[in-house]
Amino acid sequence: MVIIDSVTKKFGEQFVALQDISLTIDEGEFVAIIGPSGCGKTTLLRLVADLEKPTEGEITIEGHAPKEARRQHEIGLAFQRPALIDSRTALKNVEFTLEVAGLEGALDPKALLDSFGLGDFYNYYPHQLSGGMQQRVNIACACVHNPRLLLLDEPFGALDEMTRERMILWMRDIHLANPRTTLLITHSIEEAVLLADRIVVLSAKPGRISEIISIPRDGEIDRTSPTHVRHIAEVRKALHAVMGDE
Ligand SMILES: Nc1ncnc2c1ncn2[C@@H]1O[C@H](COP(=O)(O)OP(=O)(O)OP(=O)(O)O)[C@@H](O)[C@H]1O
Repeated sequence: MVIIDSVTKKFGEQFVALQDISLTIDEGEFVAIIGPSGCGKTTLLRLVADLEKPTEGEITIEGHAPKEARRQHEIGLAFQRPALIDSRTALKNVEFTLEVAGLEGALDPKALLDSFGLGDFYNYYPHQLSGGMQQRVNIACACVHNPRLLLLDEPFGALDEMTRERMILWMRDIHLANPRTTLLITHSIEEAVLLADRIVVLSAKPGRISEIISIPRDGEIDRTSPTHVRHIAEVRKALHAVMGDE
């Protein structure tokens, strides 16, 4: 469980990037954060990841401060741009992540790559992999130490539309197979609706929680179903509202 309790983040004396954010993410829950550019989405993720410190308020991950959670390998982090080493194969990249964490031998990178549909690509170098495959290896690097919390900052943002669609469905299957607590930053309404149990809509300047929309999971994905279309419309409306369009 992640508890974000009354968190405010200022940059300098004047600029309030996030104001009074309170959010609890349950064990195994998938939460997406969406909002206008500059509303503080990445800052929020960086606070949870211990890459920034809150100015006020507190964050705990499984009862630990982010720094301690990181030390205990409870956090996995993946950004839009895969952070892969070009001179290492897919497998060596994942193994290297374990090495850096001091966990080599403790977990099985091959089994993880297999479960990510990359069993035939262990020995491929990043440049030999498609963009979607590179991002899957990147997310494998984020997951290989079996963190309790996965933080994803626009992981599919740089992919073409068809690859992105496939990756969303892949991510959904991965999450259903192993429901890890996940916080996803995205600009895509559909990505949020297809993946998240709850969607947090942030307003900008300062970033505040404007609305939280629950998306009940009912099994099959059908983009033409009235329920799906209604959820898309609901999130779009919430976004327009924070952008001052209505
Ligand atoms: N280290 C920093 N120093 C000063 N200002 C910062 C810093 N990091 C972020 N900001 C500012 O805080 C605000 C929120 O930035 P952040 O990157 O979190 O927004 P975002 O919602 O993720 O944006 P985008 O959707 O465009 O990626 C922005 O105005 C940004 O310029």
